[in-house]
Amino acid sequence: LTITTSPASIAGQTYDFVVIGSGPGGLTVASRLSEIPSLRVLVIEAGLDQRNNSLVTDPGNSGSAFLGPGLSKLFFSAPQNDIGRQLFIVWGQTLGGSSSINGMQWGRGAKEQYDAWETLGNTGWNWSNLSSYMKKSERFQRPNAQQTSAGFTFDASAHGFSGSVSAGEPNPLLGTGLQFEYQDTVKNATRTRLPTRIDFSSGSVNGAGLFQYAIQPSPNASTLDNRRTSAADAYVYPFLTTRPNLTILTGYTATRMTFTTSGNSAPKATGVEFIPTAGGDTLSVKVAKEVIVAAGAIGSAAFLELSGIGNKTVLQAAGVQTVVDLPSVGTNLQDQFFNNFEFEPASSAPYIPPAANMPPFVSTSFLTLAQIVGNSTAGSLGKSLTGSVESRAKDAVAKGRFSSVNGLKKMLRVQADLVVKQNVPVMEFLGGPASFDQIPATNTWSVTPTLLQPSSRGSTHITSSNPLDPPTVDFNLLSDPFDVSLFISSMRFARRIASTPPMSTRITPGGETIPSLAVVPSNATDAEWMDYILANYLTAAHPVGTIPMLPCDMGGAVDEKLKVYGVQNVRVVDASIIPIQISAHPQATVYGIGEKAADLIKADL
Ligand SMILES: Cc1cc2nc3c(=O)[nH]c(=O)nc-3n(C[C@H](O)[C@H](O)[C@H](O)COP(=O)(O)OP(=O)(O)OC[C@H]3O[C@@H](n4cnc5c(N)ncnc54)[C@H](O)[C@@H]3O)c2cc1C
Repeated sequence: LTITTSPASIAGQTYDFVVIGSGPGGLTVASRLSEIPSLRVLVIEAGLDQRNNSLVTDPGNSGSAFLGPGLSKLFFSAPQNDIGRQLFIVWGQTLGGSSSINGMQWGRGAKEQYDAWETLGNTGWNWSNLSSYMKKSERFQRPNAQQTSAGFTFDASAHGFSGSVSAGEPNPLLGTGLQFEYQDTVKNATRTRLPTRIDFSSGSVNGAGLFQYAIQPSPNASTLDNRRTSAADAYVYPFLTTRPNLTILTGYTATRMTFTTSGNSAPKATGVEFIPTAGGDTLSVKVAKEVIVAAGAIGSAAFLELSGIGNKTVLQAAGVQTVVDLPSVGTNLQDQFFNNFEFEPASSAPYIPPAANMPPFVSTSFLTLAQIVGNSTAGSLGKSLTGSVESRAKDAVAKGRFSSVNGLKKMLRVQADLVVKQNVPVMEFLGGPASFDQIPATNTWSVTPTLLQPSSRGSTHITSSNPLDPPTVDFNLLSDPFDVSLFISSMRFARRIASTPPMSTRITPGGETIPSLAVVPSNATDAEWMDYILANYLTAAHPVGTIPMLPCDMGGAVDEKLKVYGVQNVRVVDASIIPIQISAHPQATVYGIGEKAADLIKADL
């Protein structure tokens, strides 16, 4: 295996597979394809190999994404929500992609949500099948004696133990007593029989439990040598002295594919062009079999558009010649978003300072609509969610946020069923005796409501043919009335959590520091809450859906083999293909998509 910043021996060569981007999608599929010695595989990654950078390796730095130039790509969205606010857009621009800088949270969505992908027309994409691939990617670390005595439980049937991505809990596991208190608090606040200590990889995610992490636990608790597991740790570094057929070029940005067309057959990708990420001359390689686009949900849509695959009006405006008019590319964008509450600890509350090489001490909980708003409001909200599918679909398509009214109607109906009939969790309430974002580290208790499965749809498109110009990203979150009602109710519910025992006994009465009762009083109206939310919410940096896997006549951009419609030999293997958002942090799912894609490609060889 070669990892190099020098294109000298690469430019002009022919590779069977050229993979664009080295996140969980790209590296999983590249590594699995390179198991076949006769295949020559090239990965082109815009960022650099940062394997010795403690901002990557140290789990204590897992909130550092925003601090590290050279580690992440950072720019601003289009002005949002009619108030002109621009949101951060961030992804890991380094070997391993966002898995090298993310929060490391490890878990899967609700079973029913993956089954819904199949209901949408993607044969073979269901919980049973995809969870087997998610397990294949996983090397779950069984708890040691200290972790067991700290209360770490897990569902063995939910995990894989011999895969590539090491996952589990840090060693030692600290602060669990207070975290279990947080879980009990959420249970008390919902007034339901909410399960606690649940395993968020099990497909049954309604409940509260400890965060699990993509982590390599310290071999010896006294050294506190916990390390992040990135996609590079899992799928590249173990093969440094083997796999001569796998080459990774870092520091270069792929700018477009070139195609040939013969007769009536669909265009065929024959080459990939790339430039130094810092700017410079264009180089190219030839492609013998396929291009695999894995540049993340924003980067992959931009790369397809730069290559002439996308909505021809968008392409024309950007000065790019159309190869395939595929209008859904860059639409259907669904991120998750959150707002943070912080509380001053009571003087009697124990404080566990963040330790080096330790992720933050937080627990999480995933709640259904009824658990947050109560049965009767859930009934009326659910009714209007289901009843407004057609008008919402028409409105979003008219505004360019999807390409097919019928396709979006089906997606929104499926999403409404998941919320109303199947009771999948709609919100995450992360919290406990630490802030999720521990920089700067302070003694604080937090509750962070996060909307998991937006009904709102956004879009992302290139605006010029210059590959170094960032695309426009219009998240368009909180445009759907259901998302607005749900999020406002969830902000009120976060306060309810904080005023419920046992957490209420751990914080100073009236000690809410963010947003604070002075800024949002306890009797705030919906409009007052909304003003605060719009000025303060942040995206979770979990974008999906921009190159949706759906039947073509429903507005899909890739088929169930992840092949881009209208061209012969281009697949997309990353978070872009997820048609509807899941109730989870996405990386474990993207690793599963990479594993499944590798098998689909091998079967086609
Ligand atoms: C700050 C942050 C925190 C997160 N926290 C969590 C978490 O705790 N748990 C979780 O499950 N998920 C988390 N995520 C999300 C998760 O990391 C992503 O969903 C996942 O990494 C997506 O994988 P991917 O392969 O689709 O894309 P990415 O991981 O984004 O990888 C895409 C790669 O492509 C490269 N690239 C882009 N364009 C080009 C180009 N033109 N040429 C060459 N290379 C290119 C990028 O540099 C990048 O390396 C977080 C993400 C961020 C940004």
